[in-house]
Amino acid sequence: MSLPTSEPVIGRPILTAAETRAAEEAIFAAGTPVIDLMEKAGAAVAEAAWRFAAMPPTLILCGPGNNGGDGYVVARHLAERGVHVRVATAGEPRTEAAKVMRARWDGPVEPIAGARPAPLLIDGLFGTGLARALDDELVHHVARLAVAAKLRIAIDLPSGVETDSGALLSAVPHFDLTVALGALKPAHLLQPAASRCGRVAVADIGLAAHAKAWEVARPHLAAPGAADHKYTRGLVTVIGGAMPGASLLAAMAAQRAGAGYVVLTGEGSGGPHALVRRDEAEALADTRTGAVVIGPGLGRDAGARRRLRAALGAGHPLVIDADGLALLADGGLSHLRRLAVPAVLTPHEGEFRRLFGEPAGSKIDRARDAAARSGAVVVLKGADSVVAHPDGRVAVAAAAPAWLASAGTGDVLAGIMGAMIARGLDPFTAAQAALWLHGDAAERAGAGLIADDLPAHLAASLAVCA
Ligand SMILES: NC(=O)C1=CN([C@@H]2O[C@H](COP(=O)(O)OP(=O)(O)OC[C@H]3O[C@@H](n4cnc5c(N)ncnc54)[C@H](O)[C@@H]3O)[C@@H](O)[C@H]2O)[C@H](O)CC1
Ligand SMILES: [K+]
Repeated sequence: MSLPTSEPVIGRPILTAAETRAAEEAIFAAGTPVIDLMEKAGAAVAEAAWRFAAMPPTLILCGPGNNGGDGYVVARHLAERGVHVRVATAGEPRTEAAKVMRARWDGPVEPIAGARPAPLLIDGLFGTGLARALDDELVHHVARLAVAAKLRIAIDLPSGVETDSGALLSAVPHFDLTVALGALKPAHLLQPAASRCGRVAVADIGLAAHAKAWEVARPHLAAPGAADHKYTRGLVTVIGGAMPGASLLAAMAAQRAGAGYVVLTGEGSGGPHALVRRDEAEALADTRTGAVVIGPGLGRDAGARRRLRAALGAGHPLVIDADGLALLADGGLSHLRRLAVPAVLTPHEGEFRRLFGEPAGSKIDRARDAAARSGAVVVLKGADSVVAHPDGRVAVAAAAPAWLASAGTGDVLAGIMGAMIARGLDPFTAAQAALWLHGDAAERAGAGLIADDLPAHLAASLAVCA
Protein backbone atom coordinates (compact mmCIF):
# COMPACT_ATOMS: atom_id res chain seq x y z
CA MET A 1 0.00 0.00 0.00
CA SER A 2 1.51 3.29 -0.97
CA LEU A 3 0.79 6.68 -2.42
CA PRO A 4 0.82 7.02 -6.20
CA THR A 5 4.14 8.56 -7.13
CA SER A 6 5.29 10.07 -10.36
CA GLU A 7 8.50 8.86 -12.00
CA PRO A 8 11.59 9.54 -9.88
CA VAL A 9 13.04 12.92 -10.73
CA ILE A 10 16.53 12.62 -12.16
CA GLY A 11 18.73 15.65 -11.57
CA ARG A 12 21.40 17.09 -13.83
CA PRO A 13 24.14 14.61 -14.82
CA ILE A 14 27.59 14.82 -13.24
CA LEU A 15 30.58 13.74 -15.36
CA THR A 16 34.14 13.05 -14.23
CA ALA A 17 37.03 14.50 -16.23
CA ALA A 18 37.47 11.19 -18.07
CA GLU A 19 33.73 10.88 -18.78
CA THR A 20 33.73 14.46 -20.11
CA ARG A 21 36.65 13.66 -22.41
CA ALA A 22 34.83 10.54 -23.63
CA ALA A 23 31.70 12.58 -24.36
CA GLU A 24 33.83 15.14 -26.25
CA GLU A 25 35.51 12.36 -28.22
CA ALA A 26 32.09 11.08 -29.28
CA ILE A 27 31.28 14.54 -30.64
CA PHE A 28 34.59 14.71 -32.53
CA ALA A 29 34.09 11.19 -33.90
CA ALA A 30 30.71 12.28 -35.24
CA GLY A 31 32.45 14.94 -37.32
CA THR A 32 32.48 18.12 -35.19
CA PRO A 33 36.01 19.62 -35.06
CA VAL A 34 37.51 20.59 -31.66
CA ILE A 35 37.56 24.26 -32.58
CA ASP A 36 33.83 24.25 -33.32
CA LEU A 37 33.14 22.81 -29.87
CA MET A 38 35.46 25.38 -28.31
CA GLU A 39 33.68 28.19 -30.21
CA LYS A 40 30.41 26.91 -28.78
CA ALA A 41 31.83 26.69 -25.25
CA GLY A 42 33.38 30.18 -25.38
CA ALA A 43 30.20 31.71 -26.81
CA ALA A 44 28.14 30.10 -24.02
CA VAL A 45 30.45 31.45 -21.32
CA ALA A 46 30.40 34.94 -22.89
CA GLU A 47 26.61 34.85 -22.96
CA ALA A 48 26.43 33.75 -19.31
CA ALA A 49 28.89 36.47 -18.27
CA TRP A 50 26.96 39.06 -20.27
CA ARG A 51 23.76 38.14 -18.44
CA PHE A 52 25.38 37.86 -15.03
CA ALA A 53 27.51 40.99 -14.90
CA ALA A 54 26.76 44.45 -16.24
CA MET A 55 29.99 43.95 -18.19
CA PRO A 56 32.48 46.40 -16.76
CA PRO A 57 36.09 46.36 -18.03
CA THR A 58 37.17 42.72 -17.95
CA LEU A 59 40.41 40.81 -17.48
CA ILE A 60 40.46 37.24 -18.81
CA LEU A 61 43.16 34.86 -17.60
CA CYS A 62 44.14 32.29 -20.24
CA GLY A 63 46.14 29.14 -19.45
CA PRO A 64 48.05 26.89 -21.84
CA GLY A 65 45.34 24.28 -22.48
CA ASN A 66 41.82 24.24 -23.85
CA ASN A 67 40.46 26.11 -20.84
CA GLY A 68 42.68 28.97 -21.99
CA GLY A 69 41.39 28.41 -25.54
CA ASP A 70 37.86 28.96 -24.23
CA GLY A 71 39.13 32.15 -22.58
CA TYR A 72 40.29 33.63 -25.92
CA VAL A 73 36.88 32.87 -27.44
CA VAL A 74 35.13 34.60 -24.51
CA ALA A 75 37.43 37.61 -24.98
CA ARG A 76 36.51 37.89 -28.69
CA HIS A 77 32.76 37.60 -28.06
CA LEU A 78 32.74 40.17 -25.27
CA ALA A 79 34.92 42.61 -27.24
CA GLU A 80 32.51 42.26 -30.18
CA ARG A 81 29.76 43.37 -27.80
CA GLY A 82 31.74 46.47 -26.91
CA VAL A 83 33.18 45.31 -23.59
CA HIS A 84 36.67 46.58 -22.71
CA VAL A 85 38.59 43.30 -22.55
CA ARG A 86 42.24 42.50 -21.78
CA VAL A 87 43.78 39.02 -21.75
CA ALA A 88 46.53 37.98 -19.32
CA THR A 89 48.30 34.70 -19.93
CA ALA A 90 50.17 32.13 -17.94
CA GLY A 91 52.13 30.59 -20.82
CA GLU A 92 51.54 30.38 -24.55
CA PRO A 93 48.79 28.09 -25.84
CA ARG A 94 49.94 24.48 -26.24
CA THR A 95 46.94 22.72 -27.76
CA GLU A 96 46.10 23.15 -31.44
CA ALA A 97 42.62 24.47 -30.66
CA ALA A 98 43.91 27.00 -28.13
CA LYS A 99 46.53 28.21 -30.66
CA VAL A 100 43.76 28.80 -33.23
CA MET A 101 41.69 30.76 -30.71
CA ARG A 102 44.74 32.79 -29.64
CA ALA A 103 45.26 33.73 -33.32
CA ARG A 104 41.60 34.73 -33.65
CA TRP A 105 41.95 37.20 -30.73
CA ASP A 106 43.45 40.48 -31.89
CA GLY A 107 43.12 42.44 -28.65
CA PRO A 108 45.74 43.09 -25.97
CA VAL A 109 47.59 40.18 -24.30
CA GLU A 110 49.91 40.66 -21.35
CA PRO A 111 51.80 38.36 -18.97
CA ILE A 112 49.85 37.70 -15.77
CA ALA A 113 52.77 38.84 -13.59
CA GLY A 114 52.39 42.46 -14.68
CA ALA A 115 48.65 42.48 -15.23
CA ARG A 116 46.59 45.20 -13.60
CA PRO A 117 43.28 44.10 -12.11
CA ALA A 118 39.86 44.79 -13.67
CA PRO A 119 36.38 44.96 -12.09
CA LEU A 120 35.42 41.63 -13.74
CA LEU A 121 37.88 38.73 -13.64
CA ILE A 122 37.28 35.67 -15.83
CA ASP A 123 39.40 32.62 -15.03
CA GLY A 124 40.36 30.50 -18.04
CA LEU A 125 43.63 29.18 -16.62
CA PHE A 126 42.86 25.51 -16.01
CA GLY A 127 39.80 23.31 -16.17
CA THR A 128 39.41 19.55 -16.30
CA GLY A 129 43.04 19.13 -17.40
CA LEU A 130 44.54 20.43 -14.15
CA ALA A 131 47.11 17.86 -13.13
CA ARG A 132 48.80 19.37 -10.08
CA ALA A 133 48.84 22.43 -7.83
CA LEU A 134 49.36 25.82 -9.51
CA ASP A 135 52.84 27.14 -8.82
CA ASP A 136 53.13 29.63 -5.96
CA GLU A 137 53.72 32.65 -8.15
CA LEU A 138 50.63 31.94 -10.24
CA VAL A 139 48.54 31.41 -7.10
CA HIS A 140 49.77 34.78 -5.85
CA HIS A 141 48.75 36.59 -9.06
CA VAL A 142 45.35 34.93 -9.26
CA ALA A 143 44.66 35.90 -5.63
CA ARG A 144 45.88 39.46 -6.22
CA LEU A 145 43.65 39.93 -9.29
CA ALA A 146 40.66 38.18 -7.67
CA VAL A 147 40.77 40.34 -4.54
CA ALA A 148 40.84 43.52 -6.61
CA ALA A 149 37.94 42.44 -8.87
CA LYS A 150 34.30 43.17 -8.01
CA LEU A 151 33.06 40.00 -9.73
CA ARG A 152 34.79 36.73 -10.54
CA ILE A 153 33.64 34.16 -13.11
CA ALA A 154 35.30 30.76 -13.67
CA ILE A 155 35.28 28.97 -17.01
CA ASP A 156 34.25 25.36 -16.38
CA LEU A 157 35.99 25.20 -12.96
CA PRO A 158 37.88 27.57 -10.67
CA SER A 159 41.58 26.97 -11.42
CA GLY A 160 43.18 24.89 -8.70
CA VAL A 161 40.26 22.56 -7.92
CA GLU A 162 40.57 18.88 -8.67
CA THR A 163 37.70 17.97 -11.01
CA ASP A 164 36.77 14.55 -9.66
CA SER A 165 37.35 14.93 -5.91
CA GLY A 166 36.54 18.58 -5.23
CA ALA A 167 39.87 18.95 -3.42
CA LEU A 168 41.80 22.21 -3.64
CA LEU A 169 45.24 21.45 -5.09
CA SER A 170 46.31 25.03 -4.28
CA ALA A 171 44.60 28.11 -2.80
CA VAL A 172 41.50 29.03 -4.83
CA PRO A 173 39.62 32.34 -4.53
CA HIS A 174 35.84 32.47 -4.14
CA PHE A 175 34.06 32.93 -7.48
CA ASP A 176 30.64 34.47 -7.99
CA LEU A 177 29.71 32.33 -10.99
CA THR A 178 31.12 29.17 -12.54
CA VAL A 179 29.97 28.21 -16.02
CA ALA A 180 30.24 24.42 -16.23
CA LEU A 181 30.81 23.30 -19.82
CA GLY A 182 28.61 20.48 -21.08
CA ALA A 183 27.78 19.02 -17.67
CA LEU A 184 28.37 19.38 -13.96
CA LYS A 185 31.60 17.87 -12.66
CA PRO A 186 31.96 16.42 -9.12
CA ALA A 187 33.91 19.53 -8.00
CA HIS A 188 30.84 21.70 -8.62
CA LEU A 189 29.05 19.85 -5.80
CA LEU A 190 31.73 18.33 -3.56
CA GLN A 191 33.42 20.37 -0.85
CA PRO A 192 35.63 22.28 -0.51
CA ALA A 193 35.64 23.10 -4.24
CA ALA A 194 31.88 23.67 -4.38
CA SER A 195 32.17 26.52 -1.90
CA ARG A 196 34.58 28.28 -4.32
CA CYS A 197 32.27 28.04 -7.35
CA GLY A 198 29.53 30.49 -6.36
CA ARG A 199 26.47 30.06 -8.54
CA VAL A 200 26.91 27.23 -11.04
CA ALA A 201 25.38 27.48 -14.52
CA VAL A 202 25.64 24.57 -16.94
CA ALA A 203 26.24 25.58 -20.57
CA ASP A 204 24.75 23.13 -23.05
CA ILE A 205 27.38 22.45 -25.70
CA GLY A 206 25.76 19.28 -27.01
CA LEU A 207 27.57 16.67 -24.90
CA ALA A 208 25.65 13.40 -24.77
CA ALA A 209 26.27 12.33 -21.21
CA HIS A 210 26.55 8.71 -20.13
CA ALA A 211 26.43 9.65 -16.49
CA LYS A 212 26.61 7.37 -13.48
CA ALA A 213 26.07 10.27 -11.09
CA TRP A 214 23.40 12.97 -10.86
CA GLU A 215 22.63 16.01 -8.80
CA VAL A 216 19.88 15.55 -6.19
CA ALA A 217 16.84 17.35 -7.59
CA ARG A 218 13.58 18.53 -6.09
CA PRO A 219 11.40 15.40 -5.87
CA HIS A 220 7.85 14.96 -7.17
CA LEU A 221 5.71 14.00 -4.19
CA ALA A 222 2.05 13.82 -5.11
CA ALA A 223 -0.32 15.09 -2.45
CA PRO A 224 -2.71 12.47 -1.03
CA GLY A 225 -5.86 11.93 -3.11
CA ALA A 226 -9.44 11.11 -2.22
CA ALA A 227 -8.74 7.37 -2.30
CA ASP A 228 -5.88 7.60 0.19
CA HIS A 229 -6.07 6.70 3.84
CA LYS A 230 -3.49 6.77 6.61
CA TYR A 231 -1.91 3.46 5.65
CA THR A 232 -1.54 4.27 1.95
CA ARG A 233 0.34 7.38 3.06
CA GLY A 234 2.77 5.10 4.85
CA LEU A 235 3.29 3.55 8.27
CA VAL A 236 6.69 4.35 9.79
CA THR A 237 7.94 2.69 12.96
CA VAL A 238 10.74 4.42 14.85
CA ILE A 239 12.53 2.22 17.36
CA GLY A 240 13.27 4.07 20.58
CA GLY A 241 16.08 3.35 23.02
CA ALA A 242 18.40 4.93 25.55
CA MET A 243 17.87 8.57 24.50
CA PRO A 244 14.14 9.01 23.80
CA GLY A 245 14.52 12.61 22.57
CA ALA A 246 16.38 11.55 19.43
CA SER A 247 13.87 8.91 18.39
CA LEU A 248 11.02 11.34 19.14
CA LEU A 249 12.63 13.87 16.77
CA ALA A 250 12.86 11.21 14.05
CA ALA A 251 9.23 10.21 14.60
CA MET A 252 7.96 13.81 14.46
CA ALA A 253 9.95 14.39 11.28
CA ALA A 254 8.37 11.28 9.72
CA GLN A 255 4.92 12.62 10.65
CA ARG A 256 5.61 16.04 9.16
CA ALA A 257 7.18 14.52 6.05
CA GLY A 258 3.76 13.09 5.25
CA ALA A 259 3.65 9.58 6.75
CA GLY A 260 0.04 8.70 7.55
CA TYR A 261 0.80 6.69 10.68
CA VAL A 262 3.90 6.89 12.84
CA VAL A 263 4.66 4.46 15.65
CA LEU A 264 7.29 5.11 18.27
CA THR A 265 8.50 2.31 20.54
CA GLY A 266 10.48 2.49 23.76
CA GLU A 267 10.23 4.04 27.18
CA GLY A 268 9.88 7.72 26.30
CA SER A 269 6.83 9.89 26.58
CA GLY A 270 5.50 13.15 25.18
CA GLY A 271 5.24 14.30 21.60
CA PRO A 272 2.18 14.94 19.43
CA HIS A 273 -1.06 13.14 20.32
CA ALA A 274 -1.11 11.79 16.75
CA LEU A 275 2.03 9.79 17.49
CA VAL A 276 1.24 6.16 18.33
CA ARG A 277 3.22 4.58 21.17
CA ARG A 278 3.49 0.85 20.84
CA ASP A 279 5.34 -2.15 22.11
CA GLU A 280 8.32 -2.94 19.90
CA ALA A 281 7.57 -6.61 19.15
CA GLU A 282 3.98 -5.75 18.27
CA ALA A 283 5.08 -2.85 16.06
CA LEU A 284 7.65 -4.93 14.16
CA ALA A 285 5.05 -7.67 13.60
CA ASP A 286 2.66 -5.22 11.87
CA THR A 287 2.62 -6.20 8.21
CA ARG A 288 1.38 -2.75 7.20
CA THR A 289 4.73 -1.25 8.17
CA GLY A 290 6.36 0.61 5.28
CA ALA A 291 9.66 1.52 6.93
CA VAL A 292 11.50 1.05 10.21
CA VAL A 293 13.90 3.76 11.40
CA ILE A 294 16.47 2.56 13.91
CA GLY A 295 19.50 4.22 15.43
CA PRO A 296 18.59 7.72 16.66
CA GLY A 297 18.93 7.51 20.44
CA LEU A 298 19.13 3.72 20.33
CA GLY A 299 22.14 3.35 22.65
CA ARG A 300 24.76 0.65 22.28
CA ASP A 301 24.06 -1.75 25.12
CA ALA A 302 22.76 -5.33 24.97
CA GLY A 303 19.17 -4.08 24.65
CA ALA A 304 20.12 -1.92 21.68
CA ARG A 305 21.81 -4.88 20.04
CA ARG A 306 18.75 -7.02 20.53
CA ARG A 307 16.51 -4.29 19.04
CA LEU A 308 18.73 -3.96 15.98
CA ARG A 309 18.69 -7.73 15.47
CA ALA A 310 14.88 -7.72 15.72
CA ALA A 311 14.59 -4.87 13.23
CA LEU A 312 16.97 -6.57 10.78
CA GLY A 313 14.89 -9.72 10.96
CA ALA A 314 11.44 -8.12 10.73
CA GLY A 315 11.33 -7.98 6.93
CA HIS A 316 10.55 -4.25 6.59
CA PRO A 317 12.59 -1.67 4.69
CA LEU A 318 15.11 -0.11 7.06
CA VAL A 319 16.78 3.22 7.67
CA ILE A 320 19.78 2.70 9.94
CA ASP A 321 21.39 5.75 11.53
CA ALA A 322 23.56 6.85 14.46
CA ASP A 323 23.91 4.15 17.16
CA GLY A 324 22.47 1.61 14.71
CA LEU A 325 25.53 2.24 12.53
CA ALA A 326 27.89 2.00 15.50
CA LEU A 327 26.44 -1.44 16.30
CA LEU A 328 26.61 -2.56 12.67
CA ALA A 329 30.29 -1.59 12.57
CA ASP A 330 30.82 -4.34 15.11
CA GLY A 331 30.47 -7.20 12.63
CA GLY A 332 26.88 -6.53 11.60
CA LEU A 333 27.37 -5.41 8.01
CA SER A 334 27.06 -8.92 6.61
CA HIS A 335 23.37 -9.06 7.70
CA LEU A 336 22.49 -6.33 5.24
CA ARG A 337 22.97 -8.46 2.14
CA ARG A 338 20.19 -10.82 3.20
CA LEU A 339 17.53 -8.11 3.24
CA ALA A 340 14.85 -8.20 0.54
CA VAL A 341 15.02 -4.42 0.03
CA PRO A 342 18.36 -2.58 0.36
CA ALA A 343 18.62 -0.88 3.76
CA VAL A 344 19.57 2.79 3.84
CA LEU A 345 22.63 3.63 5.96
CA THR A 346 23.10 7.29 6.84
CA PRO A 347 26.65 7.72 8.22
CA HIS A 348 28.48 11.01 8.67
CA GLU A 349 32.24 10.85 8.00
CA GLY A 350 33.14 9.48 11.46
CA GLU A 351 30.50 6.74 11.37
CA PHE A 352 31.47 5.96 7.78
CA ARG A 353 35.12 5.38 8.74
CA ARG A 354 34.12 3.03 11.55
CA LEU A 355 31.94 1.04 9.18
CA PHE A 356 34.03 0.99 6.04
CA GLY A 357 37.55 2.16 6.96
CA GLU A 358 39.14 4.66 4.63
CA PRO A 359 38.69 3.48 1.05
CA ALA A 360 40.67 5.53 -1.46
CA GLY A 361 39.17 8.12 -3.76
CA SER A 362 36.69 10.96 -3.74
CA LYS A 363 33.62 11.14 -1.52
CA ILE A 364 31.67 9.76 -4.50
CA ASP A 365 34.10 6.85 -4.92
CA ARG A 366 34.03 6.06 -1.19
CA ALA A 367 30.22 6.07 -0.96
CA ARG A 368 29.96 3.94 -4.12
CA ASP A 369 32.50 1.46 -2.78
CA ALA A 370 30.66 1.23 0.56
CA ALA A 371 27.30 0.63 -1.13
CA ALA A 372 28.76 -2.13 -3.29
CA ARG A 373 30.42 -3.76 -0.28
CA SER A 374 27.40 -3.60 2.03
CA GLY A 375 24.56 -4.11 -0.45
CA ALA A 376 22.88 -1.08 1.16
CA VAL A 377 22.06 2.40 -0.09
CA VAL A 378 24.72 4.54 1.59
CA VAL A 379 24.06 8.20 2.35
CA LEU A 380 27.45 9.72 3.21
CA LYS A 381 26.42 12.92 4.95
CA GLY A 382 28.15 16.26 5.33
CA ALA A 383 27.91 19.77 3.92
CA ASP A 384 27.79 17.86 0.64
CA SER A 385 25.94 14.54 0.84
CA VAL A 386 26.43 11.59 -1.49
CA VAL A 387 23.82 8.83 -1.98
CA ALA A 388 25.17 5.62 -3.48
CA HIS A 389 23.25 2.54 -4.67
CA PRO A 390 24.91 -0.90 -4.64
CA ASP A 391 24.55 -0.99 -8.44
CA GLY A 392 26.91 2.02 -8.79
CA ARG A 393 24.40 4.84 -9.29
CA VAL A 394 25.21 7.96 -7.27
CA ALA A 395 23.41 11.21 -6.47
CA VAL A 396 25.08 14.24 -4.93
CA ALA A 397 23.19 16.89 -2.97
CA ALA A 398 24.33 20.47 -3.29
CA ALA A 399 25.51 22.13 -0.09
CA ALA A 400 22.80 22.32 2.56
CA PRO A 401 22.75 25.29 4.97
CA ALA A 402 25.68 25.02 7.41
CA TRP A 403 23.23 25.75 10.25
CA LEU A 404 22.32 22.06 9.94
CA ALA A 405 25.60 21.22 11.66
CA SER A 406 23.93 20.78 15.06
CA ALA A 407 22.64 18.00 17.29
CA GLY A 408 19.53 16.13 16.18
CA THR A 409 19.37 17.18 12.53
CA GLY A 410 20.51 13.69 11.48
CA ASP A 411 17.63 12.18 13.50
CA VAL A 412 15.24 14.42 11.56
CA LEU A 413 16.78 13.32 8.26
CA ALA A 414 16.38 9.64 9.20
CA GLY A 415 12.72 10.22 10.05
CA ILE A 416 12.04 11.97 6.74
CA MET A 417 13.73 9.09 4.93
CA GLY A 418 11.47 6.62 6.69
CA ALA A 419 8.44 8.60 5.52
CA MET A 420 9.71 8.66 1.93
CA ILE A 421 10.22 4.88 1.88
CA ALA A 422 6.88 4.21 3.56
CA ARG A 423 5.07 6.27 0.92
CA GLY A 424 6.43 3.91 -1.70
CA LEU A 425 9.67 5.37 -3.03
CA ASP A 426 12.53 2.94 -3.58
CA PRO A 427 15.31 3.49 -1.01
CA PHE A 428 17.70 5.25 -3.46
CA THR A 429 15.00 7.71 -4.56
CA ALA A 430 13.70 8.07 -1.00
CA ALA A 431 17.14 9.01 0.30
CA GLN A 432 17.45 11.74 -2.31
CA ALA A 433 13.96 13.08 -1.66
CA ALA A 434 14.71 13.18 2.07
CA LEU A 435 17.98 15.05 1.56
CA TRP A 436 16.24 17.58 -0.62
CA LEU A 437 13.39 18.13 1.87
CA HIS A 438 15.82 18.35 4.79
CA GLY A 439 17.95 20.98 3.02
CA ASP A 440 14.90 22.94 1.90
CA ALA A 441 13.34 22.91 5.37
CA ALA A 442 16.67 24.14 6.75
CA GLU A 443 16.70 27.02 4.24
CA ARG A 444 13.24 27.95 5.45
CA ALA A 445 14.16 27.61 9.13
CA GLY A 446 17.08 30.00 8.55
CA ALA A 447 19.87 31.19 10.81
CA GLY A 448 20.18 29.71 14.28
CA LEU A 449 17.92 26.75 13.52
CA ILE A 450 17.76 23.78 15.87
CA ALA A 451 16.69 20.29 14.83
CA ASP A 452 13.31 20.70 16.58
CA ASP A 453 12.47 23.57 14.19
CA LEU A 454 12.84 21.52 11.02
CA PRO A 455 9.66 19.36 11.08
CA ALA A 456 7.43 22.46 11.17
CA HIS A 457 9.02 23.75 7.95
CA LEU A 458 8.47 20.50 6.07
CA ALA A 459 4.91 21.50 5.20
CA ALA A 460 6.15 24.32 2.97
CA SER A 461 8.89 22.10 1.53
CA LEU A 462 6.35 19.37 0.68
CA ALA A 463 4.02 21.91 -0.88
CA VAL A 464 6.55 22.83 -3.56
CA CYS A 465 7.05 19.12 -4.43
CA ALA A 466 3.38 18.31 -5.13
N1 LIG B 1 33.76 19.97 -21.84
C1 LIG B 1 33.92 20.25 -23.12
O1 LIG B 1 33.32 19.64 -23.93
C2 LIG B 1 34.82 21.27 -23.56
C3 LIG B 1 35.87 21.67 -22.76
N2 LIG B 1 36.79 22.51 -23.18
C4 LIG B 1 37.65 23.13 -22.24
O2 LIG B 1 38.80 22.36 -22.12
C5 LIG B 1 39.18 22.25 -20.77
C6 LIG B 1 40.10 21.11 -20.62
O3 LIG B 1 41.19 21.38 -21.46
P1 LIG B 1 42.61 20.67 -21.31
O4 LIG B 1 43.45 21.20 -22.39
O5 LIG B 1 42.41 19.22 -21.25
O6 LIG B 1 43.09 21.10 -19.88
P2 LIG B 1 43.31 22.52 -19.17
O7 LIG B 1 43.06 23.65 -20.06
O8 LIG B 1 42.54 22.43 -17.93
O9 LIG B 1 44.85 22.52 -18.78
C7 LIG B 1 45.74 21.58 -19.29
C8 LIG B 1 47.13 22.14 -19.57
O10 LIG B 1 47.72 22.69 -18.46
C9 LIG B 1 48.82 21.86 -18.03
N3 LIG B 1 48.72 21.83 -16.58
C10 LIG B 1 47.90 21.08 -15.84
N4 LIG B 1 48.03 21.41 -14.55
C11 LIG B 1 48.95 22.40 -14.48
C12 LIG B 1 49.49 23.17 -13.42
N5 LIG B 1 49.12 22.98 -12.16
N6 LIG B 1 50.39 24.11 -13.69
C13 LIG B 1 50.79 24.32 -14.94
N7 LIG B 1 50.30 23.62 -16.00
C14 LIG B 1 49.40 22.68 -15.77
C15 LIG B 1 48.65 20.56 -18.72
O11 LIG B 1 49.85 19.90 -18.87
C16 LIG B 1 48.04 21.04 -20.03
O12 LIG B 1 49.01 21.59 -20.86
C17 LIG B 1 37.87 22.18 -20.08
O13 LIG B 1 37.94 22.46 -18.71
C18 LIG B 1 37.09 23.23 -20.85
O14 LIG B 1 37.33 24.53 -20.34
C19 LIG B 1 36.97 22.77 -24.63
O15 LIG B 1 36.84 24.10 -24.92
C20 LIG B 1 35.98 22.00 -25.51
C21 LIG B 1 34.66 21.85 -24.90
K1 LIG C 1 39.12 27.91 -15.07
